[in-house]
Amino acid sequence: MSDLRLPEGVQARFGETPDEVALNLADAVAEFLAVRLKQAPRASLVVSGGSTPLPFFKALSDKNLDWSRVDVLLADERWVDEDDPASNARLVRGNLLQNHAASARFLSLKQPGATPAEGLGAVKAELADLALPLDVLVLGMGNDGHTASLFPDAPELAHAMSPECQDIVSAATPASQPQKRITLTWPPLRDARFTALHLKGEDKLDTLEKAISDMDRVMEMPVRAFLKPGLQVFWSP
Ligand SMILES: O=C1O[C@H](COP(=O)(O)O)[C@@H](O)[C@H](O)[C@H]1O
Repeated sequence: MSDLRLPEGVQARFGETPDEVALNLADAVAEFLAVRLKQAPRASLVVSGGSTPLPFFKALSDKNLDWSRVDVLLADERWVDEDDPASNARLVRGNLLQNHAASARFLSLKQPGATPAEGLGAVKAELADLALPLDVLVLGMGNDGHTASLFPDAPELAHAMSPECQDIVSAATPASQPQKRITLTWPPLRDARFTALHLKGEDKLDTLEKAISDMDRVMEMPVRAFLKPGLQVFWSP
């Protein structure tokens, strides 16, 4: 592991194995959700797709919470049907919305429409009664510095990353990606009450180090925007 210096106020929750870190993250998320469920009628949980979150999803699904009052959604989604192996919703349904968590309400970012731009209105309608600020946000990161589907090469990035963006979701059509995508935008992601960045592998640590080395160039590595006080970074080899 490199001698990584995180920005001030960013907390390292590093562990020896992916399972250990997944359990620690599940504990932290469940604890936060339990507090919010005492304070509010509903709580929200935003998760990410990809390969990293699988053991976290399984651990969290076993937590004994009043899941019937939890709204679960993705930070981003590929614009594919749920029977497509690339669907993040499929991953969440099969691994997180199980056991105790089976009674959570899932709000899908994939709605009818040939493209995310076409389906945007339907996605906004799906999220219309979601309470803001979001409670828990668990992000991942790609080695190009994207998080959610805030890709450096997405033509929609300036809109989605604008602090004044009025839309909760944006289409994302980066040339680097095989599928068109939909993503939550910067304002709702920025304002989440609890944010974790969940990473696995030395390559992700190298990417994080690169991001930290030049924090001003946010549009080149959008994950930089999230490296702010309060963030907890969960990492394992
Ligand atoms: O494309 C995506 O990748 C990242 C990271 O994925 P991983 O396989 O390296 O864990 C993920 O955070 C993002 O939500 C997803 O759409």
